[in-house]
Amino acid sequence: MPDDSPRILLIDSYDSFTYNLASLCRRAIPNCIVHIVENDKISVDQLVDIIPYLSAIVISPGPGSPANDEDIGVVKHVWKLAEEHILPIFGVCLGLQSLAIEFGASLRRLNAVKHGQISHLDHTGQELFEGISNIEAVRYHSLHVVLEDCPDLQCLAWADDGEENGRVVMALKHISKPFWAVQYHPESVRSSSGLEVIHNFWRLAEDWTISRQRVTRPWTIEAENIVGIPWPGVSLIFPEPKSQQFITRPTVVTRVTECSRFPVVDVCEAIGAAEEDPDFVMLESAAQPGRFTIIGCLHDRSTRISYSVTDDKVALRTSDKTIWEPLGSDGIWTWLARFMSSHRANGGEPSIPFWGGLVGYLSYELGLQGLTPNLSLHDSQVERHSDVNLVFVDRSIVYDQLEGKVYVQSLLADDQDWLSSIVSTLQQKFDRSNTSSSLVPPLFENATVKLPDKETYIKQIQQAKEYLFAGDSYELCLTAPTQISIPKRTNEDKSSSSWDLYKILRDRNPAPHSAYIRLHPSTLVSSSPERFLSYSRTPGSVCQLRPIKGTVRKGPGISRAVAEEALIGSKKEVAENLMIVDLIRHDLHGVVGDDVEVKQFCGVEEYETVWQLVSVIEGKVAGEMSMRSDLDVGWEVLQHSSPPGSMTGAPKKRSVEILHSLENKDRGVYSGVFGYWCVSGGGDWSVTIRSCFKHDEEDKASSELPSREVWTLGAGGAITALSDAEAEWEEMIIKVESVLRAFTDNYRAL
Ligand SMILES: C=C(O[C@@H]1C=C(C(=O)O)C=C[C@H]1O)C(=O)O
Ligand SMILES: NC(=O)CC[C@H](N)C(=O)O
Repeated sequence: MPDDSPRILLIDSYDSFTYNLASLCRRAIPNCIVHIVENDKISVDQLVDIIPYLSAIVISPGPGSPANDEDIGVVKHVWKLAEEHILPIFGVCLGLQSLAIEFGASLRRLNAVKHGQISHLDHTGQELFEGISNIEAVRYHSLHVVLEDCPDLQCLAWADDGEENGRVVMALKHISKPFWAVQYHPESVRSSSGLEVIHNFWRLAEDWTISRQRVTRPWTIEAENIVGIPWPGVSLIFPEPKSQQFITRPTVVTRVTECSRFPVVDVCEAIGAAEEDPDFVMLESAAQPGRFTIIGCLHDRSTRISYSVTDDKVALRTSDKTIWEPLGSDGIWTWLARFMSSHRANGGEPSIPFWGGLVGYLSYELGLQGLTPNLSLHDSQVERHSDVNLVFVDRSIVYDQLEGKVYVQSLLADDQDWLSSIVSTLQQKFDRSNTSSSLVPPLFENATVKLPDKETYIKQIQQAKEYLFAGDSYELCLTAPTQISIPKRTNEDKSSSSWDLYKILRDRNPAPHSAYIRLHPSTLVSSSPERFLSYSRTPGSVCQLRPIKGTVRKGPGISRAVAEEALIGSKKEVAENLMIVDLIRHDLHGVVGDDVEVKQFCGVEEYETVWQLVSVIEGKVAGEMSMRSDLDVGWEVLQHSSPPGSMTGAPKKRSVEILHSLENKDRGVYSGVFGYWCVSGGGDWSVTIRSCFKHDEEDKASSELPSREVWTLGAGGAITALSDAEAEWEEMIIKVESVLRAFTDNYRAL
């Protein structure tokens, strides 16, 4: 970087769009270097110390109000810096509101809040808008400013909200100081001319700098100590443990067989799925657009890895022993990265994504731990179930339904006998069609269902909306647990009720991300439609996220065209989806840097019981870094994007805090992710929705229902300012029913 590269300080108010703004600045301002610092991590004195090194400051959007010191932090002081410290500043949304109120404008709530909605702007064609004709502006705000008796400020753009809000200020400038700001989000993927607006800001900033003959100081280590290294940084590297670098990696040995029909259930039962005792894992593509089905062939030496967020150690368990390893200061994510780095393997079939590796789930609270470490969990008093529950799969079967091929694989040395015996078992299963075990079991008798309390849920929706009206969040994914109890099998009966449940679920609600994960004491049965994150193997890993937002129940008369009208034609549904797309772009940018692209915006996809609105976002690390095979980009993205944005809302941090206080219960396995991380470096994780889970101990502990097993089925939906409480309750129930149909047809709510 040349020494005269402009340095920009981006002050972040804990928004979920900040990295989108940082990336836009990097593209709009030639050679610029962006440092990002949170608004409560730098004092006014430190700000004054750093200013001589900076060319400009950019103020991010954010939750809350600029009138609230805790929400705005140091930002409120930047507008009132002494004359000799002044420098060009560009504010976005909360940033505009802060500028406005510091110079006398009043701050009001919008009558009709605008979250993820697109407005056409009227503007002066000057300053920020020079050379730009039409602007489509994405808005995420509940508050707005009114310029009365504030002669220092001049309005540059408006949105005409008609009867809803009248004319709303969309951009302004200070008449004598180099301060400009916009109320809308130029960094949103659906805003037009974002680059040009920032470019114009930069032109204005440079003009002002020249007219003042302001010069910036060359960067120093002291300056870096205040605001840290520039973004994107190099936090990505998990170096391989030294001792491993020279060790030859194991080679995956694979046997390939063709088969036109793969009897998943029979194959699983042949390797132990039907008995309750042994652990068992399977990730099944039970519906389009899924392609691969992955079956773990576990054995006595398979290593189980579990960890709870209230612990400082990780458990490694095989059938005969458990070892506890202290995590020290590294934390579980780095520990797992090291584990995988020392289990890398070569030589698998390039055309299949899984050669062996970790399979299992990560809870919602594991994601919270990184995002809001100080949040005290609701269930922290009781002994927590594992937040990380994984098994290292070194023998596996992968079925590629597109190519009609089955791959039997082993990472173990000298494992030919096992490979041969499994191949011959499979051959027998392929030859015999329609065995009795592939019949779908009958539904459970006497299933009792405890739905969430409707009144409470409706009240929570109203409370959520109050936060949305106040500007604390733009969208909140509210959820609630349903509990189902079914008769427990006797001790003599070794058959697995959860496997029966899975067989019914895959028949009644087949899904691209179906899964059966029995890692005692916890079992997860899933029919998830939603991929969270997949990453191709290193080097050159590409990360793909596929958020779903927008749901329509299938039924008579609901053709694709009708569903499209109800989804793409709905301002509310598109707004919900857009918000998550922008949030996910931010999450991805935060790890990979600039190279993030929306590949599909709001596509309508068909599932067994619902139509869904789905977007696809991809990102990768650019340049030389991308060629490093020790760079676990996908794992970093998973860590920094958990819990999935479609399960939280935006801005993520404030939204999860609000949800935590509203829901009054930990989500546990629900709302987290399940999937795999392959020994080749690739991975695929789905969102744990349309799923249910149980913990063995709870059956034992439950004195009221000693002979019953209890399943928890979480469900919810995104609450926005436009939400109708009854409709949201209905949507949550539709999602509950998609899984409930595996237990019972006629549930009687308790
Ligand atoms: C919260 C759930 O689903 C999430 C919310 C959706 C929505 O609001 O439309 C859609 C898919 C999921 O991201 C759930 O299934 O429980
Ligand atoms: N996106 C934003 O910065 C929003 C600002 C403020 N919290 C509002 O809702 O109006």
